[in-house]
Amino acid sequence: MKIAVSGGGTGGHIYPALALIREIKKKDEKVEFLYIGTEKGLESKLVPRENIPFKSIHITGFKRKISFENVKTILRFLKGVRDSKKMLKEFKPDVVIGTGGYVCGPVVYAAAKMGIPTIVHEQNSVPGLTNKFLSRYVDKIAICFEEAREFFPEQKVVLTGNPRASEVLGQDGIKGRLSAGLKLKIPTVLIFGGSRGARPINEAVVKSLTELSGKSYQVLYVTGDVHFEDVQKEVELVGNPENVIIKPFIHNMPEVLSGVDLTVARAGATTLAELTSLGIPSILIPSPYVTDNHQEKNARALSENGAARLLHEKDLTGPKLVESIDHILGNEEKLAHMKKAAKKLGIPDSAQRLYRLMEELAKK
Ligand SMILES: CC(=O)N[C@H]1[C@@H](OP(=O)(O)OP(=O)(O)OC[C@H]2O[C@@H](n3ccc(=O)[nH]c3=O)[C@H](O)[C@@H]2O)O[C@H](CO)[C@@H](O)[C@@H]1O
Repeated sequence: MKIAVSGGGTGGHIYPALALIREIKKKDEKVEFLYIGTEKGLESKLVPRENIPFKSIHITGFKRKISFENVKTILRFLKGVRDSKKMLKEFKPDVVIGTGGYVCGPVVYAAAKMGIPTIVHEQNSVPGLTNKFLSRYVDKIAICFEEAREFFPEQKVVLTGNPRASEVLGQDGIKGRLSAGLKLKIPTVLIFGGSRGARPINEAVVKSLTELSGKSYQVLYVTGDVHFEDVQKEVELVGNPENVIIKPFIHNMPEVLSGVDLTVARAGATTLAELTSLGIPSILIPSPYVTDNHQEKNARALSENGAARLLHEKDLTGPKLVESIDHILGNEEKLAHMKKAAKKLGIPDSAQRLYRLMEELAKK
């Protein structure tokens, strides 16, 4: 079988695609892949590193208000469709899957117009512009939250979950802790703001460093690559407590996540799939800057089921952050309850579900 994959921009759209590819490779090493992304997106770095053939098209996202830029975007879209058609004609895939981000638009649209079976994977509880547009043309729409169903034609929707949920399972949490320089025997909190880090979370953490020192737990705090230097400068002024380890980015997140007791994070859909699959309690600070406030809706799917505590960015301060962590870690019963509730929401066989769907479509 030959599979073309497209998805990009941020980690939340790329990691599910990579997890799916890895899972399929494990099952059948004869399957061939072509990944179509953009040069600008994180995918141009992450995909070739995995030895997956990578080709790029040039495309930008639509602005949500009337703007001349959108005329240019339409022209780029049409060129993207033409370029994608060429790539697909040459590669001859049996199925094409888009995992989100605007690069999928022209690729999946071109495939559907060529009569190739197509799937889009929607990670969020509220779909983005590209997937809403593509939903008219594709054969199947794989969703991760039941809440997303109502936005798409019912007969096309299949609940598969996010392939990262499968990938994070069965990892060695001890190895994860050691690789990050963490101690083995004390409770551990991981703080990170999505694949690129989040300035408001960084500001709150820096303000809470003094209070965090001397706590009976340790903290692994991931700033995001682009924020690391700025955070370092501020940390130098207040001092870095012994029980707080600061990193710019974590490359072995599945292992590291397997070794933590509580997570403080944004509410990106892929992060949430990982947390629920592993049954990790969380404090979620949804980004208010995303389309249709989808992160808050993602977060509510967890908080309303007891798997997470919601903390709005407008209420986020250093003391509030520490108080929220203490509140959960200081109550073993609560922690155990949240763990169970998180695990109940996970879809651990998600990669397998998605692959099955692709095989069925390819056969047709
Ligand atoms: C600002 C924005 O538009 N964010 C969107 C983006 O988030 P973003 O790209 O931040 O994606 P997610 O939070 O969903 O996933 C982040 C991924 O990066 C990994 N990771 C993160 C930090 C790190 O140091 N190492 C690492 O490997 C996480 O384990 C996870 O696999 O895509 C998500 C999935 O569609 C959306 O729900 C988010 O709203």
